[in-house]
Amino acid sequence: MILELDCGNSFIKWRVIRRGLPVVVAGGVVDSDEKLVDAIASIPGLSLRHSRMVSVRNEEETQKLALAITESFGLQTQCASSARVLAGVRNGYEAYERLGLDRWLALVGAYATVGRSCLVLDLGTAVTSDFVDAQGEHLGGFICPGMPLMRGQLKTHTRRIRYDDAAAEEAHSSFAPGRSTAEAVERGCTLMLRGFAVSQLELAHQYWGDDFVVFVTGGDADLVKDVTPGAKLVPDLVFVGLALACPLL
Ligand SMILES: Nc1ncnc2c1ncn2[C@@H]1O[C@H](COP(=O)(O)OP(=O)(O)OP(=O)(O)O)[C@@H](O)[C@H]1O
Ligand SMILES: CC(C)(CO)[C@@H](O)C(=O)NCCC(=O)O
Ligand SMILES: [K+]
Repeated sequence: MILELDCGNSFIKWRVIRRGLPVVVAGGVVDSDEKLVDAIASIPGLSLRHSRMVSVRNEEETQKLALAITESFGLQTQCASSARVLAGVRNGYEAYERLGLDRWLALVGAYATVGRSCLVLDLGTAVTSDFVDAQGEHLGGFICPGMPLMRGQLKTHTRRIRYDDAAAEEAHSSFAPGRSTAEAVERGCTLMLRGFAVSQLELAHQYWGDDFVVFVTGGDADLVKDVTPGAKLVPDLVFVGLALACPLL
């Protein structure tokens, strides 16, 4: 079995797959190295043989997590690294090593899946979009704040924007103008994300007409699903790219 880790800015997504089979044996989302180790250790019957990881954290934090995996499970973790070209895709950044590895693996995974022009939207702590054409040229993309950052900035820089998680969740029942702070902020920020998604679709139409595939991933993918009809909702897109970046030796 293979342990796969996607170490984002706020959360660590993990899963265990069977070698050679597209079968997910276990998986989850945690917010610390310790909870990751506990979560994996609590699953009975795992026989981990390999470990691979993509991380957008700094080198020190990434190595600390790899060390925790070695100490707890006796596994060396293969870490994805930047590349100019992978699986038929050419990185569009001038300084290719600066492109976030989560973006890189998601767009490589998307293109490898369909072999056609792709728009990849990833809605996490940050929201990103990336454009890959039918020849596998990455044209670049955009980065903007995601829901957690938009909410956080409003709370940090105002005195009176305060509400609890329960109110936040209830606010998502409609897009009517908010009649409470929670509704006003949650719906306002969601509408910003949806507007961004629509603008990305428009750009893709300008480039490629109707001949492209939209992939949506990340913890907040659901917030844009009804403005991206026909999009492929692929929560584990980064892992598709990770398998290409870190094939088993
Ligand atoms: N099971 C879950 N656990 C944690 N967050 C979740 C979950 N489901 C949805 N979310 C939402 O997903 C968002 C975080 O997205 P995601 O986990 O893709 O990104 P991240 O790891 O924080 O950051 P990055 O963008 O660097 O990957 C949060 O807004 C959170 O509300
Ligand atoms: C944009 C994020 C934070 C999204 O997770 C990540 O891909 C990242 O840290 N990227 C580095 C900057 C860049 O991609 O240009
Ligand atoms: K991500």
